Amino acid sequence: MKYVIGVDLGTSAVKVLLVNQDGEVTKEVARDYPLFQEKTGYSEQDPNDWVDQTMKGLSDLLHQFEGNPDDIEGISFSGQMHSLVLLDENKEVLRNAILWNDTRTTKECEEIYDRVGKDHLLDITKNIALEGFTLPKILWVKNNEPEIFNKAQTFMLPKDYVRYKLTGMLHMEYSDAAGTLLLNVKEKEWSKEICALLDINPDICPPLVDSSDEVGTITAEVAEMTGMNPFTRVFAGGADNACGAIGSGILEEGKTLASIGTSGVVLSYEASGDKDFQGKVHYFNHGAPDAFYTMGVTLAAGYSLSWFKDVFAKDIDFEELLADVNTAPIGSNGLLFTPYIVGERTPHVDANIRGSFIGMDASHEMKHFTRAVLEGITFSLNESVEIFRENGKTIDTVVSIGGGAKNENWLQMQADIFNAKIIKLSSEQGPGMGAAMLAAYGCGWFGTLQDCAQTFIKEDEVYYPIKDNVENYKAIFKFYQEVFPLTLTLNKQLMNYRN
Ligand SMILES: Nc1ncnc2c1ncn2[C@@H]1O[C@H](COP(=O)(O)OP(=O)(O)O)[C@@H](O)[C@H]1O
Ligand SMILES: O=C(CO)[C@@H](O)[C@H](O)COP(=O)(O)O
Repeated sequence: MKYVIGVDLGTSAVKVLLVNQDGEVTKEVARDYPLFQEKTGYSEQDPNDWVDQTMKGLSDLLHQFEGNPDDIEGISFSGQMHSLVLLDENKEVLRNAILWNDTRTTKECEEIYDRVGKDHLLDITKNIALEGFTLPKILWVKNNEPEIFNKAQTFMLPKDYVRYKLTGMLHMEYSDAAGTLLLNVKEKEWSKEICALLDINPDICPPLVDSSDEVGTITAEVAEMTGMNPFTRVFAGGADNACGAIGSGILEEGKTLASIGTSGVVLSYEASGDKDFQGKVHYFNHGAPDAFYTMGVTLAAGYSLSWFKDVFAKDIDFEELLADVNTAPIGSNGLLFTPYIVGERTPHVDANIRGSFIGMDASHEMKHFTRAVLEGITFSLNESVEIFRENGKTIDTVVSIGGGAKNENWLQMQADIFNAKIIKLSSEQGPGMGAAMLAAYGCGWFGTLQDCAQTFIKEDEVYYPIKDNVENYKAIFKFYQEVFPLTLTLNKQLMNYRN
C-alpha cells in the first residue's frame, strides 16, 4: 500500500495526516503552538514554532507508522492564510509572523485605498483592503519598523515558509498568493502596478507555482530528523480554505462548505474569475486547476469557543463543556452572543467592534452561555450564507468541517440555522485531507482531483433541518443582526479603554 502525507498548518495547531491509496486516514498527529497577543488587535506566532512542531509531528507520525517509509510517496501542505513572514537575505525570519486575525492595520488599508483606489484594487485583486490580508501587514512593517522592512528580501505565507524549510526551495502558490492583495487573481501574476503605487520592491514577491506542482524533495537533514525517505516528493499545496474545499469535494458549481476552525468560513465554488461580488465576500484562486472560490469569514468562530473555555472553563475539555448544551433551549433562554472578540470581517468589515452577551438573566447557567456562544458563531456564519443566497446561489446542502464539526449538536444547529442539509465527512480534517489529495493527484494516483475525491471523500452523517427549529432560529437571527448596529458606537467609545 502507498501513502501520502497532508500537513495542515492551522492557527491552533499543525495536524499531520497519513492517508493511504484508498483515502483512509491511517494516522493522525496534532501539535499545537502559542499565539502571542501583546496588545488588543495584535496576533502573532513564531514561524520557527510552526517548523519545529511540523518536524516533531512528522517524526511522531513516522514512529507510529509500522510500514516502510519508502511507501510514503508524497507530501503536501495546507496553511492558515494571509499571515506575513518576512525573510532577510539569508532567508532568516526577521520578526514574528503577523497573523490573519491581527487587525492593527486599519491605517494601512486606508493608505492602500488612497494610493491604489478602491475600484482599481477590486479590479486587480478581486478583493477589498481588509486588515487581515498580507499587503496591509507589509505596509505596517514598512511604516512602523523600517529597520526590519529594509532588511526584507522576500515575504512568505505560513505553509510556504514551512515547505521552504523542508525542501530548501522557495515558492508561493496561487491560492495563498490570492490572499495577499498583491496578486492579479484573474491573470495569476503579481501586480507590479500595486507594488509600484505603494513603493514596494516587487522582488520581495516569491516565484509562483500551482497547488499540485512538484517543487522538490525533502532535504537529507529533514529525512534524517523525521525518518522520512529523502526522495519523498513535495507538492506545493494550498491555502487552508482552498484545501478545505478540495478535501470536502467543493470542486464544482453549486457546492458549499462551512468550516469552523479558529476562523469560520462559508465557501462556494466559482468556475470563473470574472464575477462581481463588489468585495462583499472574498474571491480567491482555488487549489483546483483554473478554478476560483468565494467565501465569507467570521474572524473568531472556534476561537470564540476556545476563548470562552479558556476564561470560564479552563479545566474541562470541549466534550465536557458541550455535553449539556442540548438541555438548554433554542435561543439559550433569551441569551445572545456576538462573536466579535477580535473584530469582524463578513458582513461587517470592522476591526473595532467587539463581542457581547445580551440578555443575561439570573437564571442563566453555564450551559446557556455555552449554547449562546455556539449559536452566535453559527448566526455569524449564516450572515455569509445569506449573502450567497441574495446573490442567487442555492444553498441547500453544506459540507461541514473543522474542529466545530466534531460535535453533533453543533452540526444539527448548523442545519437548523442555515436551513440546509449538513454533511459530516468521515474526517473533519478537510484542509489536511485536501493537502493529501494534492499530493495523491501530484503523484499521479488519479487523473483529476475529482477522481481523487470519488475515492478519498467519504460521507459519515447527514443532519437535516428541523422545521420548528428553523422557524425559531429565523426569528432569533433577526435579533442577533440588531446587536451589531446597536453596539457600534458603544464599542468605539470603549476602544479608549482597551490596551
Ligand atoms: N470536540 C469539539 N467540539 C466542538 N468544537 C471543538 C471541539 N474541539 C475543538 N473544537 C473547536 O475547533 C477549533 C479548532 O479547530 P481546527 O479546525 O483545529 O482549527 P485551526 O485549523 O484553526 O487550527 C477550536 O478553536 C474549538 O473551538
Ligand atoms: O483568514 C482566513 C481566511 O481568509 C482564515 O480562514 C485563515 O486562513 C485561518 O484559518 P483557520 O486557522 O481558522 O483554519
